[in-house]
Amino acid sequence: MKHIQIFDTTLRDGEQSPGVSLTAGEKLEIARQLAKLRVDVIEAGYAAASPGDFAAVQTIARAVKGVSVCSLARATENDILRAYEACSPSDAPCIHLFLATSDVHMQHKLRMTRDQVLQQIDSAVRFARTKVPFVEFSAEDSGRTDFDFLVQAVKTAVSAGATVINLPDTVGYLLPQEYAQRFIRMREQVELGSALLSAHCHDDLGLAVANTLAAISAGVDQVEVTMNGIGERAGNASLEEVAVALALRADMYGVDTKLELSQIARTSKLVSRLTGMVVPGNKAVVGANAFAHESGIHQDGVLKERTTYEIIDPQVVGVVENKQLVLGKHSGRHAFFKHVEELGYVLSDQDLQNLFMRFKELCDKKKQVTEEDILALVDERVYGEAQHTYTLDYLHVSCGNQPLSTATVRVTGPQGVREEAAVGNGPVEAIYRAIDRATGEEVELATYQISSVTPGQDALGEVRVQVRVNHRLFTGRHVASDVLDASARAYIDAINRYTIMRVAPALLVK
Ligand SMILES: CC(=O)SCCNC(=O)CCNC(=O)[C@H](O)C(C)(C)COP(=O)(O)OP(=O)(O)OC[C@H]1O[C@@H](n2cnc3c(N)ncnc32)[C@H](O)[C@@H]1OP(=O)(O)O
Ligand SMILES: CC(C)C(=O)C(=O)O
Ligand SMILES: [Mg+2]
Repeated sequence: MKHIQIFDTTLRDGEQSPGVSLTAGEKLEIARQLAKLRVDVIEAGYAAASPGDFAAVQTIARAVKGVSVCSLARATENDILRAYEACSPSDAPCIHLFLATSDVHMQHKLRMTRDQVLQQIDSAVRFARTKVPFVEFSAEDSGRTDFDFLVQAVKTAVSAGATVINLPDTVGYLLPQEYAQRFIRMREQVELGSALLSAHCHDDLGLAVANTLAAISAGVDQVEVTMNGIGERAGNASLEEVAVALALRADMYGVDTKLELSQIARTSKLVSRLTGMVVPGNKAVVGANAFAHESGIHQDGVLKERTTYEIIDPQVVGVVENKQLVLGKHSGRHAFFKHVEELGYVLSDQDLQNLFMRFKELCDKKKQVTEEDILALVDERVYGEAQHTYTLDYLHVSCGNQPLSTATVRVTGPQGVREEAAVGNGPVEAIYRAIDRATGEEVELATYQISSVTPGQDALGEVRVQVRVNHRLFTGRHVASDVLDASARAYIDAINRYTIMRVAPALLVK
C-alpha cells in the first residue's frame, strides 16, 4: 500500500487562527501529543516571525524525536537562516519555503515579475539545501496560478533541490476535480525525480477535506492538515477527518498512514483547550455529538446493532464511552500520579504535588472526579498559572435578580496589592470593571464563552475570554467549580498574556 505522509501544521497554520496565541510550553505539549499520534512532520512554527516562535521551534526540535520538525520561511536569506537554526536539532530538520506564484500575489503583494519570482525560488531553494536535507517548496496561491507558469516554478524548485513540492490552495478556491487535475497534469509535465508532491487546502468553500482527498486520489505523497481543522480564516483540512476517511475507505484510496488513530480524541481535546478554539458539537469525528444518537428510530437501531447508524467505531479514534476514573477524596498520591501519567503528562515533582492539592480541594466540592476534571486541573496547573503579571487574591460579588451587581477584587500586580470595587449590569461586567480598575490595563472584552467541561450539577465550568488591545486578540481561560471565579481568572489570564507580550515577546509564541 502506498504511504501518505502526514504533515501536521496545527502549530503553524493552525496557530494563524485569529486570537490563538500559544506559549512555547503549550506548543511543546501539543508537539509531544502529535508525536504520539505519529504524524510524519510537525511544522512547529515560523522561526523568523518572533523570538518566541523561534524558541518554540527549537525547543520542539530538541525535545520531540522520531519525527521531522519543520519551520516555515519566506524565500529570504534571513528567514532561511532562522529556520535552519531553529529546526537543526531535529532528527530530520526541514525548511518549508514559500513564495507566491499567482499573478494577483506577484503583482500586488510581492511586486515582482515572473522572472524575478523564478530567480528567487531558485536561489532560496539552493541556499536552504546547503543547510538541511529536507526542503519543501510551496507555490503560494498555486490554486489561482496560471498553470504553465506553475509548471515553470515547480521545475525551478525541483532542479534547485526541493525534496517536497507543495501546491497549496491558499485561499480555498478550487473544486475537488480541478485540484486533482492540477496534480495529475503536474506529474505529466515535470520530471519530479525523488521529490514528493504535497497538498495543502483551506476551507473557505467548506471543501478543504474533499480537496485533500481528491489530491490523494490524484497521487500526492503528502497532505498538510491541522487538528480540529483550525487555521487561517475558515481553517485548514482537518487531520482527523482525512485520517478517518482514509482508514475507513481504504477500499477507495488504497493508501495508509502511520497515524495512531486512537490518539485522535485526546489530541483534539488538547488542541482545543490550549488554543481556546472550541470544537463545535456537530464536528465530524471529534465533536461531542459525533457519536450521539437523538431520535428514537436511530437509538433503537444502534441498540440492536451499532453499525446501523455509526460508520466509525468511537473507540478506534480514542473516544472511550462511559469511562470514568474511580478517583475521589479517599484516593492517595500513588493512584493519582499514576492516573496523571496514564493521561500522558510528564510533570515535575513540584507540579504533581501542587496538582494533588488542587485535586483534593476539588474532591471536597465534587462527588465524582472524572478524567475531564483532571485534564482541566493539569491545564490550570501547568499553563494557566505560568508567567503571570497579575494574580487575583480575593473576589466578592453581590448580585440578584435585579440588573445591578457589585464586585470587589484584590489583585496583586507590578504596582503591589490593589483593591477595587465596581458595579455592572450583571456580575461578570462588575467583576471585569473592578479588575480593569485594579490593573489599570486598557483592554476591551471581545468575546466571553462559558461551558461545562464535566457532566453533572457539580461540574467544573470553563470560561474563555478574548480581550482586544490595539486590534490584537489575547485569549484567556480558566476552569473552576465557581463560574464567577472562573470568569475573573480567565479575564486576568487574558490580560497576563497581553502583558507578557508587551514586556517580553519571546515568552509568547505569537
Ligand atoms: C499563506 C501563509 O500562511 S503565509 C504565512 C503567514 N504567516 C505569517 O505571516 C506569520 C506571522 N508574520 C509575521 O510575524 C510578519 O509578517 C513577518 C515577521 C514574517 C514579516 O514582518 P515584516 O517584515 O514587518 O513584513 P510584513 O509582514 O509587513 O510584510 C511582508 C513582507 O514580506 C514579503 N513577502 C511575502 N511573502 C514572501 C515570501 N514568500 N518571500 C519573500 N518575501 C515575502 C512581502 O512582499 C512584504 O515585503 P515588503 O515589506 O517588501 O513589502
Ligand atoms: C505557507 C503556505 C503553504 C500556506 O500556508 C498556504 O499557502 O496556505
Ligand atoms: Mg495555509
